[in-house]
Amino acid sequence: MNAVHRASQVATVSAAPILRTQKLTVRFDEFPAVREVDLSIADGELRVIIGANGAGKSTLLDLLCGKTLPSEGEIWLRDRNITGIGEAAIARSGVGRKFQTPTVFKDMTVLENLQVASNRRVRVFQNLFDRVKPGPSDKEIAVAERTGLLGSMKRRASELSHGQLQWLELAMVLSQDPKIILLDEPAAGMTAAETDKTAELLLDLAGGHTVLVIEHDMAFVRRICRTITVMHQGAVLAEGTAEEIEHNPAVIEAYLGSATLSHA
Ligand SMILES: Nc1ncnc2c1ncn2[C@@H]1O[C@H](COP(=O)(O)OP(=O)(O)OP(=O)(O)O)[C@@H](O)[C@H]1O
Repeated sequence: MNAVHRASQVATVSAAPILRTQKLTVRFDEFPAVREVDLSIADGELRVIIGANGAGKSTLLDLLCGKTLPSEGEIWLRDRNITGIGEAAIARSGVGRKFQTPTVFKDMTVLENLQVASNRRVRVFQNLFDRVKPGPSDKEIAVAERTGLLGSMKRRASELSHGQLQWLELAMVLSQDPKIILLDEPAAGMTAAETDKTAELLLDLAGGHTVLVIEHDMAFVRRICRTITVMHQGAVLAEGTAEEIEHNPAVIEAYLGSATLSHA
């Protein structure tokens, strides 16, 4: 089944929002990078956020994962107000973030990286100096299988392709059992084949997880999601299907001169 078919068949999305923001705002020296954003993401949804450079997309994800504190507004995870509780507490609440640049340990194997991510860190560091190293747990095998890395468990991260490195980082996020996964341009710099696999992977994750993705590539966006949120100058400009967004006059106006939407 191809990704397009599967995008229209993600039926496990429930109506209740798992993540909500109310008038979420952050100012840097009076400059509003994110302005009064009201977001409502359903449990199991795969939502994509698009917008021109500087629209506030990354800053919004920084706010959601607690890396940046809001100046105003609130963030709710189901019925819990998580505004200002801190990055570690938000991560413990089930929000996982993958950045655009992978932060894997290049000298470690895929398995060792997964073990570091899944809180077997102390044992792993200890075992790096021992002859006998721990084998993969069932969970590590499952995560590696899901991300296409099962055959590469013993390879050093430095030997992986760009796409595999991105999947390894995603696998490391998955090892922490997040309810919500925040992804910054997951297919950036990938080959066409790697991009296809990433689209399949995100569609596979949605439903079981809630996935929020920043993406520039509209062809990729069309394949993976039903609802797109468009940001412009820190605020939400529009929300809707790819078709609705591409015909929205305000969106067309905001993108005028930008190749991103029209040429994708
Ligand atoms: N720590 C900061 N201090 C001051 N200004 C910031 C800071 N972080 C972001 N900004 C500004 O906020 C605005 C939004 O930036 P942000 O990185 O969120 O945009 P973006 O939509 O993710 O853009 P891109 O697609 O280029 O990554 C930009 O004008 C940026 O310069």
